[in-house]
Amino acid sequence: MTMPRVIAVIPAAGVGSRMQADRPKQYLTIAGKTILEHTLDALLTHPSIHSVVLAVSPDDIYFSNLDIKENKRVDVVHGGKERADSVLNGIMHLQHDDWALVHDAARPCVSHKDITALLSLIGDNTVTGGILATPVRDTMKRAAISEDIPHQNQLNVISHTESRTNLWHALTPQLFPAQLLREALQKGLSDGVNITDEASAVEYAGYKVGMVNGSPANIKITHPADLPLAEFYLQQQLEARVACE
Ligand SMILES: Nc1ccn([C@@H]2O[C@H](COP(=O)(O)OP(=O)(O)OP(=O)(O)O)[C@@H](O)[C@H]2O)c(=O)n1
Ligand SMILES: C[C@](O)(CO)[C@H](O)COP(=O)(O)O
Repeated sequence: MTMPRVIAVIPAAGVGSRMQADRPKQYLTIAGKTILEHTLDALLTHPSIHSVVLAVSPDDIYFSNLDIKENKRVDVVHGGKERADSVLNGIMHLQHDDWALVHDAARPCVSHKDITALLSLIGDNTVTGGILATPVRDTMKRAAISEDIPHQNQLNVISHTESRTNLWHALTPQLFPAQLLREALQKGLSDGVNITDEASAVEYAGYKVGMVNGSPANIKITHPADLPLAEFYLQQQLEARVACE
């Protein structure tokens, strides 16, 4: 089977409100580089990734300061109101037969091992693409009070304990045929479905989506407490790479 082109689509147009920093979190520096540069490096150095389409905010004033803006394998598009809009804008730049590997800019710790494992789904006819995911490890509680973003130190009351059997955290990258994902996102968005990841759109479109067990170190940097943890994982990866040289 000839391998199709795999284009990484990176949504990087968020404001990072939960990080409460002086700039969008993808432009915070850890382990010597911005989070975005770490993420782009991880994808651009993977041998099976052809190029990157990067979605940045129309108001972005930070990307132009990065050397990576000169990289000919990085195409820049404008992001949209929600993450799904940014991803859709990015996919518009892919060719019909491409596969889209969608990966959050806020996940710099992704490993080549996990990317390679996910890419193996391209030849798997039992599913239509798939995602990296990691099994839930904590007991999961449903709060009685519905709160989108729980405030710290607020007292919530437990409604009940959710079963964690077959419960996974969806990670990224998420890998799908570009045309199929484009149509699934357009349908989900136009039907008003809450699309928080690519798989939710592809599931809504009726396809069977694979889940590949990925490293829990592939964290999404969201809150300030995530920064030292991500830095630790990145330093670990660097030391492992140096040891192999
Ligand atoms: N309109 C948006 C919103 C988010 N993202 C990107 O989607 C990824 C995951 O989103 P999230 O972690 O929620 O980032 P933010 O939306 O920036 O964070 P917050 O929700 O705290 O504002 C991030 O790389 C973010 O830059 C995007 O490209 N376009
Ligand atoms: C795509 C994702 O990272 C999978 O867990 C997650 O849904 C992104 O959510 P966010 O609220 O946009 O960070």
